[in-house]
Amino acid sequence: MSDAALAQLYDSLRAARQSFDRIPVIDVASLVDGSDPAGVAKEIRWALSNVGFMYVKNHGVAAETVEAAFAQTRAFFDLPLEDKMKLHIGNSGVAMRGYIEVFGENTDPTKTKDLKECFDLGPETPGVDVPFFGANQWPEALPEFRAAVYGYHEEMKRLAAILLRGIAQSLDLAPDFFEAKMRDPISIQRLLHYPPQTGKIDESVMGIGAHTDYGNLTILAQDDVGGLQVMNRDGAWVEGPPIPGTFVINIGDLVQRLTNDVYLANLHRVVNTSGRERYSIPFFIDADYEAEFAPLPGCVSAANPARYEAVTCGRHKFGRFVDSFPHLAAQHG
Ligand SMILES: O=C(O)CCC(=O)C(=O)O
Ligand SMILES: [Fe+2]
Repeated sequence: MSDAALAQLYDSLRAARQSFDRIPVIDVASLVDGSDPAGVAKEIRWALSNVGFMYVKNHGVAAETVEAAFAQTRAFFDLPLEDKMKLHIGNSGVAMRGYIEVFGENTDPTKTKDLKECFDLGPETPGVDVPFFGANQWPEALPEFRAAVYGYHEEMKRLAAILLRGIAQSLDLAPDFFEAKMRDPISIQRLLHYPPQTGKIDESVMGIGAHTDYGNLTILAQDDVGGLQVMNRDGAWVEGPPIPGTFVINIGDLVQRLTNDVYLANLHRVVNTSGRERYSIPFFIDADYEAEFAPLPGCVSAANPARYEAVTCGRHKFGRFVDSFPHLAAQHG
């Protein structure tokens, strides 16, 4: 497509934006097996320009891989607090790997304290002192943790590469548009535990406060408890209930910037009023630290001038982390 034709397509996607009352479910089998990537790309285009979120099914990740990661996630958060605190993220400098206690990271820091505990890991790059790279911290008490959780991270990287090809195609870009920015990409494998909340619930404390994700793409596995909510165009919170065998996919700020708001990094939050412990496993994948994200020429037109300056992936993302983590704000704020 020519730039002019692309600009027309993108302007029409913006103009046709609809509100939504559910998150679409997309069968990605023919993107995964390569039989009809264009058909899947079309569905992705609707989802990401209107909702910013989609479930994917028939994604090719084995149920056992997901179950093994959940089993280790539960076992980890069941460890005594003292043992978890020995692996605190504060030990790892700018690599930002390890445990974060309840209220230790707040995604909407001006409003909400997050009633969640986390464990973060990422690519094993010991000795590298660039934000988001370095060594992981592993719990000694759980001999199977590392293989299950790191294996899950590797599997998510594989799925993310497939989904990013589909997203590139949905924007009529070369299928390897994102891959070209991902020689050594930032990725974070997070494990989450949300204790249930009782009594009156307001924005001062909830599982995770309203936020957009910071990078390119998030692949979320959730257990059967529920509590994820996504904001629609009318400002109402729409539930993202658990659907067995699916992942919830959403895009982050960098793709919204890249597309000059054609695709949306939507606000979402978690409120766990189920009375049960909730566990979820989000995987975040971005691009190389120095990869630049500026609005695509095709996404800028007379009707829609550029809304964003160019940013590099790593600096944008690190800035958002400094805002959310008290231990980083003290050193880098
Ligand atoms: O746990 C969830 O369902 C969502 C988590 C989330 O939004 C995040 O970690 O960015
Ligand atoms: Fe999120």
